[in-house]
Amino acid sequence: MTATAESTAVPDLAELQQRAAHRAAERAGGRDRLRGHIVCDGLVRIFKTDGVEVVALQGLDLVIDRGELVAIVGASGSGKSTLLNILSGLDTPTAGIARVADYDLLALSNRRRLSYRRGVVGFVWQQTGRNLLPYLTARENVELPMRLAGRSGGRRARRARAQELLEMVGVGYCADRRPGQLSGGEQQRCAVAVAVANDPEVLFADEPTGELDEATGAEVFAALRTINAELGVTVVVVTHDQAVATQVRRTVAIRDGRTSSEVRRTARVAADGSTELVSEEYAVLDRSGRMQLPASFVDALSLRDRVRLDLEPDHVQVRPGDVGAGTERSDA
Ligand SMILES: Nc1ncnc2c1ncn2[C@@H]1O[C@H](COP(=O)(O)OP(=O)(O)OP(=O)(O)O)[C@@H](O)[C@H]1O
Repeated sequence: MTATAESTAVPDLAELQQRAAHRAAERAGGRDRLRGHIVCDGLVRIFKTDGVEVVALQGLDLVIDRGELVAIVGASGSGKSTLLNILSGLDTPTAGIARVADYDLLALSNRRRLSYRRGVVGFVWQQTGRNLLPYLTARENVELPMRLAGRSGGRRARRARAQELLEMVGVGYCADRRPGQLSGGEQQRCAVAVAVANDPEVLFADEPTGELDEATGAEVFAALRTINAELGVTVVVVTHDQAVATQVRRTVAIRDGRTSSEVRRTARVAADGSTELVSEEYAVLDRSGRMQLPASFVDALSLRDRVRLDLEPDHVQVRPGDVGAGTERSDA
């Protein structure tokens, strides 16, 4: 290329910015990747107490599409509550992108935060006492948020909707009972109805089955699946319980403040024509190409400090760094 051709080809700043944005979007997996209903990108939350910094979220990436039902699982201290507090508008991240339904959670004015918390998101908490008022019946509990929001249609319409929602989550028969007269599972299903009374776009549930046995917990998940399917609400369940993967189509695991792996369950038609659900586990690759190897892989090959990587036509090999080629290896 000649000097003249070079000088005429120099792009202006706007074009450079456009190209950079295009490349960043491509690196992130295409423009649509940052267009989810819930988007976290390089999300960081640092807590400072007595001069000590704790990095609770260290560049977490997560995209959840509108209408998905996703479980986020992680051990104690992995950053689940920190993430949920940010997504529910209770806490503000230190850096990165956190967006829900086009609300930028890093730059919310107090007024927008209030409208976000009142109108865009609904919550189900682990402690049943936090979800329901003890002196109201189940139906009155569901009617209350509608009354507070000044939902139009009058008392009769609110009552009918409350009954309909309770039926939808399978506890219509509890409508006239107070929380004290309900089992833990029934209370949590009522809590789901309360949380969606004002048509939120997203429902967050924090360990909603934490105080329940397995069978009752499964009923609460069934209620969440029904709400997700019938009302199209995006549902995000946060839990430490790995077994939850059997209850949802997509499970995202968090480790050390980052998304580390995902399990997706898909329906497949077996050889005999029956439909079976198949679980597949994926490691999550962040925008910079970083990923976490599953702890079991690291243990199995005693991987430490550094590993050897080799690019093959259709996969990447990961081998212990201290041995030569041809020894036992794991493929990533
Ligand atoms: N307000 C805070 N001040 C200081 N450190 C905090 C604060 N909140 C959380 N942390 C720290 O951040 C990290 C992540 O905590 P977080 O509560 O999000 O984890 P978690 O996965 O929800 O755990 P658990 O299941 O036990 O609730 C932990 O190391 C925790 O000690």
